[in-house]
Amino acid sequence: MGQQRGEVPPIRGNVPGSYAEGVFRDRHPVLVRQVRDALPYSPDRLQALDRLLEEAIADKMQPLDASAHDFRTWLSWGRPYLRGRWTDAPFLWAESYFYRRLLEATGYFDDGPWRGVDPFEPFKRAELAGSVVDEELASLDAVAGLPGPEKETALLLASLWGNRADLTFQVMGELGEEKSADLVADDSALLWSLLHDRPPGTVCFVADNAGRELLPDLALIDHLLTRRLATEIVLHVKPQPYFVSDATPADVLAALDRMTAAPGQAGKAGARLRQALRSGRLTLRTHPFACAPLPYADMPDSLRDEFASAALTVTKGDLNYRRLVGDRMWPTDTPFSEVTAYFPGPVVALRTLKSEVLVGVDARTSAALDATGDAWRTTGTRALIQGRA
Ligand SMILES: O=P(O)(O)OC[C@@]1(O)O[C@H](CO)[C@@H](O)[C@@H]1O
Repeated sequence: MGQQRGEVPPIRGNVPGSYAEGVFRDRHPVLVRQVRDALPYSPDRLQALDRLLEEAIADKMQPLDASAHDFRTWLSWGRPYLRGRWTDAPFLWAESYFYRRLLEATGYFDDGPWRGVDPFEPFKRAELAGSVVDEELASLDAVAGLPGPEKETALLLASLWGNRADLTFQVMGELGEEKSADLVADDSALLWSLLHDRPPGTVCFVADNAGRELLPDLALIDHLLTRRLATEIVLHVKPQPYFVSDATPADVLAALDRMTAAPGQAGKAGARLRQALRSGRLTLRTHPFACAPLPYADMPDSLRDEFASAALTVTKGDLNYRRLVGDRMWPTDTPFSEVTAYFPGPVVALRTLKSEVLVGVDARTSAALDATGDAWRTTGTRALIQGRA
């Protein structure tokens, strides 16, 4: 057995020059200002957002208000970190707490006019309405005409690279247009073998972002259902707004509306998916643990049982990858199977690299990529498909 989880330190933002440091120092203040400006919040909400902005800039965390419904839960999760520096807490924990505090500042859980108002909805709506989406949906017409294996590759890569459409990145204008087609790891053969070479069962699809990532995810899901590669698909989305663009049930409905209204194959796929929701072949799931500041290794039995009963679990995106492998300073050649040995069923991660954690890549490959001088681990220009049967 390799290094135990406890021996490998968690990634924190208190390493000068680290990606995590930049998230707290640069990204979060920008994000609070963008949220503040995106909706006509009342003076009390604006003052709360300004206080959060001051906290972010001062790198000093405050606890949730004692009246918060989940005050004790967050106290149990974060007693050692609260009132400390954002950058001294584990990156995964602190970033998740930041988004919980952002919802507190906007009044998302409070009685009053802002209850349930997604602070990121203006960003999500703008992305979904964009003409780029028209083009991406139209591309399904070409995909539909491809031979089986090529079609599956096209659908899988569209879902994988859809993860680059991440509003936390676009906030900083960090996404370039040109994307490398190189994967640093490619277990796609394992994914298709798990789907084609075994009797169909339930597939848990743990979604990430709404909009331009969710649309290709839904196209892939439609394919799995249409080809009967899954008897049922459980689409896990977030119970509340999270990490700017993480998908909620409302975002799934908005994406389905966008698909169904489109001409050609996209419209047909949208109609099939709506019918699949009605028939129960496609189910939305919003487990509370989806927004917990913890790795999946700490998941509750209720979620563990769901993944254990699935023929395959697919996780999308960088944050889910961090939670799946543990957001730690792993040597990159740490085997994916080793750090996911706790996971109770076959699992495949589809991820564009947008933070520093990485496993399952041999030292020579990562050294060669480091030698390029590119920030290949954190700019979304590289991706991976990593799985374990
Ligand atoms: O899970 P996603 O959407 O692929 O990526 C989310 C994410 O990359 O955005 C943060 C930066 O704000 C990262 O720390 C985090 O992992």
